[in-house]
Amino acid sequence: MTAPTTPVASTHASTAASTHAPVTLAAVRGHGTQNDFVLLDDRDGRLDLTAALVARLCDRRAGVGGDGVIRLVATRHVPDAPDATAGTPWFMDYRNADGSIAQMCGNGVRVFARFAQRLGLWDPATGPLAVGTRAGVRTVAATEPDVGSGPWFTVGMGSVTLPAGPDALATGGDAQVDVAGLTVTRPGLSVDVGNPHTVVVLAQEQDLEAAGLTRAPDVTPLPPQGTNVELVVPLGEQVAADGTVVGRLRMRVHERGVGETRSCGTGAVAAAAAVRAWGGPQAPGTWLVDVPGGTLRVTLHADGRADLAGPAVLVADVAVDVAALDA
Ligand SMILES: N[C@@H](CCC[C@H](N)C(=O)O)C(=O)O
Repeated sequence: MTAPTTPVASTHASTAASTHAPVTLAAVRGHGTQNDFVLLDDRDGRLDLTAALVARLCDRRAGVGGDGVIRLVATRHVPDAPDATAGTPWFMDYRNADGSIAQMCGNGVRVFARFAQRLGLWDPATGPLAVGTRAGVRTVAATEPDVGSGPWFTVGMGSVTLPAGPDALATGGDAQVDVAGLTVTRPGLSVDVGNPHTVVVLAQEQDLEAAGLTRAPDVTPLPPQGTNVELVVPLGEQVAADGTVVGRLRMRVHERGVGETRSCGTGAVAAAAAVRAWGGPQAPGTWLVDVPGGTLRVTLHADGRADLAGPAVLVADVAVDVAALDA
């Protein structure tokens, strides 16, 4: 990891109460299966993180570049933190690249844990890290050693809800989705993973490749808060080394507030839950989800909870010239 070459003003200097903007803002770049983030250490809650600042930080040509910003902040400094998170010291304040707030980020929360580890706020040897999010508390554990893409972390993602129920499964979904490049309108299934998703199953990989995700798919009816759209192709089942049957999916995603990204952790969970629901009781509980940026593993439990496993990597320290961003 590259050390900053210029003196870095801590985010602590960037107080809402301060009359002087900092010269620089210390940031870290990280990613989980190439879903990439700008991470900010604002543990004292002094940073005035406006939507405009988020959008400028995430700009890939004039900023640092990322699919979103993750602010690490003490939960007591987050006015809209859900009550359930009150007992968790650290909160992941997640923002999409357009500056909008999202409830949860499955890739981001692993990268958040790696960031907390690096800051000395979490030692994986002591047990899982409980992270406050706007979707509630999520737990992150370091579970697998480096197998080529860095160590893997497993997130307890909480409950996954298919609000549409069995009727929608029978008809293929509770929404209609039009995707550029695909000639036919497809059914989509709404899945709540703390944030909203609409999952569309495609029969063949050619359809996945033909889909145009430079603009958001048209979802009807569109949920009031918008939705993330996952296009998935089931690839069948395989037997893992321990003898268990594991399903495999290929997925592309258009994220609310961002556009097409190379991975989405909550989206992978939504996709696995939808495909399993369509597949019925015989469908596997564990799914490998191939995304353009790598592979994630989703485990669906009988009680409706899910676990998400994958890598989390920190790649750079950045001293952000805030005045230059504004320019
Ligand atoms: N990429 C994230 C999801 C980020 C939030 C999403 N765009 C939303 O608005 O809900 C993930 O890995 O889950």
